[in-house]
Amino acid sequence: SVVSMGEAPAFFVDNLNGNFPNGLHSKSKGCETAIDIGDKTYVIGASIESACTIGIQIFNKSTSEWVIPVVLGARPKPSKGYSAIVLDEDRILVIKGNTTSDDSFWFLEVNTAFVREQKMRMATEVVAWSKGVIGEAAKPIVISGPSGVGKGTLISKLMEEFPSMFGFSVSHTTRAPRTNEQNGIHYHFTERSVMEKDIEDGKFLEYAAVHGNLYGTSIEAVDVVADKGKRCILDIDVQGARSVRASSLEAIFIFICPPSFEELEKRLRARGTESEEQIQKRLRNAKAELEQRNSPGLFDHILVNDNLDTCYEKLKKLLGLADGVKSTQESVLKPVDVSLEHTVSKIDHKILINCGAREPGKPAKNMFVLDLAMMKGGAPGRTRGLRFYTIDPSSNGFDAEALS
Ligand SMILES: Nc1ncnc2c1ncn2[C@@H]1O[C@H](COP(=O)(O)OP(=O)(O)OP(=O)(O)O)[C@@H](O)[C@H]1O
Ligand SMILES: Nc1nc2c(ncn2[C@@H]2O[C@H](COP(=O)(O)O)[C@@H](O)[C@H]2O)c(=O)[nH]1
Repeated sequence: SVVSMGEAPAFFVDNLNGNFPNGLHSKSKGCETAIDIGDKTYVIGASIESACTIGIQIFNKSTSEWVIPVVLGARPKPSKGYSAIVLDEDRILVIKGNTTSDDSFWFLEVNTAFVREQKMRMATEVVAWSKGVIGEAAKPIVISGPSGVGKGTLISKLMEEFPSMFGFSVSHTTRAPRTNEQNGIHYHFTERSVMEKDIEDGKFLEYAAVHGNLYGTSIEAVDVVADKGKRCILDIDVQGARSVRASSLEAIFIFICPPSFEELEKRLRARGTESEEQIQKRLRNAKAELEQRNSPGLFDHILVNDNLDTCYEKLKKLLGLADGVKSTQESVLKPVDVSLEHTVSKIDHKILINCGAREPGKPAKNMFVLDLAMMKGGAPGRTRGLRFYTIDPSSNGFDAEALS
């Protein structure tokens, strides 16, 4: 996104050498940072578990006890310096120094809804990491429809024609692999007990029992696609579509319909991947799925897959991929360096990061604003929607260069 010229507030620029009456002021303090929230002090960076992750210890001031919490989520690798700022009393923004902006912003959630739920479930102290990502991912596309209608075929065509634009959300399933299916590419083939535990641990965006097996979309499956700057495609059943609609993930929902029930049966049989018993089960379920295609507020579009090429063209059209459009990659963000020594100051939802003295005669590339106004998501997935731009203090705040 492009940030308008007026985005960098003159307020920051005027106060660069002064105090920040409305904000906290924190300096990166080496490899360990302590921060207070209520009667707890969170010590971040004391590596107690291993040298490859940032450790967390909590000192409870009211009981004078140290607690080592359960740490959930993808954890940042340690750095030589961090600074930390409390946001809304429920999470700590941890800025890693000595790294680039694509790995610098992390949120340690200490009292968000997700963490509170996990604390209750585990009856212990819990914190959760969520990686901060600059910019928003394009809305994922949910494709639903009865078994054998051609969802997979249409998705493969789209991914083949636009490989840099789309990425497939690899679901988990307890179903046995078909002969041509590869683990980690078509599905993550999983033991039921393992999948049930992961569901309980909050790792799934949605899951459902489909045709006698368990299927589900992990939060990670959607995040890894978005992290590559690609638009995620989910191939899930109608129950799953309903769950995603009720989740915080904004998506476009498309239902693929067969031209007739007889044609659906013909395709399912011609595919030759299911036993007669499975085919009968899938056809029974197809009736119920077809009935739900007009369920109010569920699907944004319904496409009939009669002739494959015609249906594919319609799909491309509704995704804004008119004929001749080549794979237009989202603008790729160039990461910038966040130095080891830096100071951070918070004013409302804006964090000013000052990475040290400007070199004479060179444009200022050392003073950044991290804008959290549009942030969304969070543990157990990423925190997205961060905006990041440089400001030039010598130009009265009217020179902001967007980095996101
Ligand atoms: N428009 C079409 N006309 C004729 N055959 C088609 C058409 N679209 C797909 N097929 C064929 O129908 C069969 C089922 O398609 P596909 O496997 O893509 O269905 P699906 O909706 O992904 O099924 P499932 O939900 O079981 O994974 C395949 O053999 C495919 O080649
Ligand atoms: N709710 C979910 N449904 C899913 C997921 N992954 C696939 N599916 C649906 O299951 C059926 C059967 O698939 P098959 O590969 O065994 O033929 C099909 O309708 C898929 O859309 C998922 O993660 N969640």
